[in-house]
Amino acid sequence: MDQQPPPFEPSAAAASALPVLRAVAETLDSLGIGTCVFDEADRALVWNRTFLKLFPEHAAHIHVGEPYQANLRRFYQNRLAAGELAAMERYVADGLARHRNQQRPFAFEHLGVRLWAASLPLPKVGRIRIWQVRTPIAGPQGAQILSALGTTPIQDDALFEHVADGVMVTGTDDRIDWVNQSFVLMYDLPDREAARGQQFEWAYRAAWQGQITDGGVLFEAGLATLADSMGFVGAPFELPLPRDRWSRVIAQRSPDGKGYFAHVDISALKHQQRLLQAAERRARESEAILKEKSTLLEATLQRMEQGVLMVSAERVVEVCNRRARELLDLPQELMERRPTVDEVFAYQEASGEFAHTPPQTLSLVRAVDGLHVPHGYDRKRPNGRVIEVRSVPVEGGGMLRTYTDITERRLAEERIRHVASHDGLTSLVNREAFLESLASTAQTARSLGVGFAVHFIDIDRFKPINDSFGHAVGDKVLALLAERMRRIARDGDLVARMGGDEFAVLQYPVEQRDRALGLAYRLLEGISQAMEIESHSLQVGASIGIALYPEAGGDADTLLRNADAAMYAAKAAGRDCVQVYDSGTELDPDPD
Ligand SMILES: Nc1nc2c(ncn2[C@@H]2O[C@H](COP(=O)(O)OP(=O)(O)OP(=O)(O)O)[C@@H](O)[C@H]2O)c(=O)[nH]1
Repeated sequence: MDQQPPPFEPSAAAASALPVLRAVAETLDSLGIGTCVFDEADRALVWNRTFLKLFPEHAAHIHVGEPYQANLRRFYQNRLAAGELAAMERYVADGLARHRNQQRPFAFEHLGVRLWAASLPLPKVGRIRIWQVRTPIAGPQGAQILSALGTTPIQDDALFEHVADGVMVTGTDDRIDWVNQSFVLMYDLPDREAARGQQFEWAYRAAWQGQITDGGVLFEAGLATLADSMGFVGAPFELPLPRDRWSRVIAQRSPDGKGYFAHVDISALKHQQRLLQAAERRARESEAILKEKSTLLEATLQRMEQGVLMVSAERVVEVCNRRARELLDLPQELMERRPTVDEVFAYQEASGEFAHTPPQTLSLVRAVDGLHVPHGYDRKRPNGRVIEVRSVPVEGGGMLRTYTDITERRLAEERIRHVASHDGLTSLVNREAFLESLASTAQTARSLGVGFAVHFIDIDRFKPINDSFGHAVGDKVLALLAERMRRIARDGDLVARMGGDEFAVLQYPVEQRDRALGLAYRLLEGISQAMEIESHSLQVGASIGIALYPEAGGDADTLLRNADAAMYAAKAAGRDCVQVYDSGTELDPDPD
């Protein structure tokens, strides 16, 4: 360190920092970085050799405690032209103010060398200033300083050579003066010499030489961009290159008319942009599809023949289509304000919706956890229509409920059941249905301890009617006889056609045997009445066998078999009479 004897005592804090500051100054020296530390009163404390090499005017002058103003005066003494020297004190005052407030690094030129300077406050000490050579400027003084620093001047070209981007320098005639190796690679040039003296368009064309694969669309687009953009200095433009590469060209012109062009490889960026665009397009498409689907769904929901109700996990009715409102007579105002399922239920209860719903079904519908359990039931509405209600829980909570009007289906089912259990000619129940009723009646009678009677009726002398007047007349006779028997039997009695000209009556209850005989004779009498069919005056008779429960049997088959046997006994006894099973005697036609 080249120090003058100190005329002053540094502050205690500055004094204690001195060893560290000297070490720092020494260290920076070894990196070729000049430094000078000032105390809080802007007096020189520590500096290094590089500082003196960069600012040789201070050598042999600067000393510890020297005010920064003295330093500045020497600096300006060398820099200012003779005419400017009068304003030197102003420069010094400005310089001092800057020194105290500088926060950011700045560049300036001194003795032919471009320097980077930084000035930072040192708490409790003062301020440190450091300088580093930036770009050397040719000139004898600069060369001297650089040689004193032991630094070799760096050539502009060599600097650019290490840049990954392509660099192109053009002359005032817009022709290429110099390009770096990255430029040569980017545009597939044979070497950098080939580019010298050419216009950039030549390099661009060279890049595409023998590489056009898409009919030249990209190449032509690139040429057009080039023609448009080369005139605008500073506006970056993008050029497509073969093999899916792209370069972004950024131009800068110096006042002397030279052009400096950076060619940045943006292929990866473009690739990412394309992926992003494709993803955006796909997202837009799926959004459109989703929208279309939900519109379709909405339209379908509204047009459906089935009522649909969707309830959220929070028990709010989120969806109630038009058909559901119609089927259940739900007011639109109620459903539009997104009621809870409980509010809807309360409305329905108040309006008598569940008047025909069995209590156990209703309690299931009402159950709080009704949303979590799949269930279904058929609801007969106050207006007589039958609605099939089906509920299924949906994932994530809530429930989907459908309402189907099954009134017609129910009627059809009933018709089918009727056809299956009734005789088409007489509309009486058929043999199978009669046997079923007989079996259940036997069961009921057993549990209640009551009696009943089975009458088996075979028409006498029916065949000759068929033979003489034809089947159609025979049919009409059978239908008329059935009608007569139905009228004679009481409402609770069941009259059946067992097949051919055989009929049966289930008489329930029968407390006394005479009640059974009474009905049998009334039937016999009714059957025997003359009839007028298609202008024919006809008459038949009947043989009737009676089986009494429980005497003649405890089950349907036995009772029917025994009634049949009694009927045969009546037939054998000469027809037109009644036989009670096991009685063995013909009964008085008029017991009363
Ligand atoms: N028209 C018509 N005839 C039937 C039908 N089913 C059976 N028959 C006829 O009814 C007759 C029954 O025979 P029977 O009971 O032996 O005839 P019947 O003359 O009554 O004889 P008896 O009982 O001994 O007096 C047969 O001729 C059958 O063809 C039907 O649905 N319509």
